[in-house]
Amino acid sequence: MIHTRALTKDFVVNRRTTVHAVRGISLDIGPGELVAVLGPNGAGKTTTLRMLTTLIAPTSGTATVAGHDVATEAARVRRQIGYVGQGNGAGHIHRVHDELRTQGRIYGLDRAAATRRTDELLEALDLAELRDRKVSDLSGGQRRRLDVAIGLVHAPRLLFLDEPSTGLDPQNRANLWQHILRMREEHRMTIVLTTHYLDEADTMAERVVVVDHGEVIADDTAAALKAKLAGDKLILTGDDLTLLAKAAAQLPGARDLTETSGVLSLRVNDGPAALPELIAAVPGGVRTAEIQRPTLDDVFLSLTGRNLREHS
Ligand SMILES: Nc1ncnc2c1ncn2[C@@H]1O[C@H](COP(=O)(O)OP(=O)(O)OP(=O)(O)O)[C@@H](O)[C@H]1O
Repeated sequence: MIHTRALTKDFVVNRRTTVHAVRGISLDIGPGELVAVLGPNGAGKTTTLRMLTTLIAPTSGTATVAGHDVATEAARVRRQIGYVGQGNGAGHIHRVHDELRTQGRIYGLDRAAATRRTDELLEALDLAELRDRKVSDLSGGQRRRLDVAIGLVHAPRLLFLDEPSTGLDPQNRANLWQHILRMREEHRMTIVLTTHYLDEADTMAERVVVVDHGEVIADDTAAALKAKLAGDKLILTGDDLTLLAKAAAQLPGARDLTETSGVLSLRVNDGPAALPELIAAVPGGVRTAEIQRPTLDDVFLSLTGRNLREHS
């Protein structure tokens, strides 16, 4: 569905400054995948999406989206995709149903089809009761649902969502996701989204592409990334920490061993398997034990040495 090879984007700011926003991204995304592109501010997520949606031209490299080249067949690409950008694309003074119908007409639907599609989407995204409201009067969550409806008006096979839930409270985020997942199932859509909500990437996406400084630095399922790159954290106390540390260091994948104020902590590949092994190695040596499962932030930290903080 999406194939990019060495895709780059440079922004020439002035004669002396060029921003290398995307530095050679190669990605393959298959039909039906739900992929989250995760990365800190300025990592190049939006720029990548804007290239894939033909809003800006790549500086070098190639990208085909839904079988068409973004540089030479932009119109064909656009016909196949939906794009929900970061801002609100929807106009302010229009009524909700007018806005959707107008967007449908822009995408080439005839009057009857645009009306039918509008009704379907209003129903599907829980906006039917708001059909006569002005767009400017909608709440943040309702507005974001309308944005998604607009992205879906021409029934695209591929949907790009740029930070779909930024600024929404947890309840509205959950609600928006419920709608997105249902639409995905009904239409077998491929979805590519950017987010800096770690938990969102973790729980919603089947695949996480981590981008930093314009490059892909990891690409796998959240579970595999966490197991491979972060590991579980063991936090232990015992009467003889030196002895405990020695035994703990022998556990599979033991690393980052630290001892502070009577507490030993380390990372291992598999906490639930390692703990009984440690207890057997030092009988009576473990007084308390806690296993912390890793987050995608731990993955990012292990890859870059920096934290990927959540923006809320
Ligand atoms: N039109 C532009 N002109 C100059 N620099 C730009 C332009 N658009 C983006 N950039 C720069 O390119 C880099 C990547 O920006 P981009 O918006 O793709 O990041 P992002 O990962 O989407 O960040 P965020 O999470 O904050 O949205 C940043 O340094 C940004 O300042």
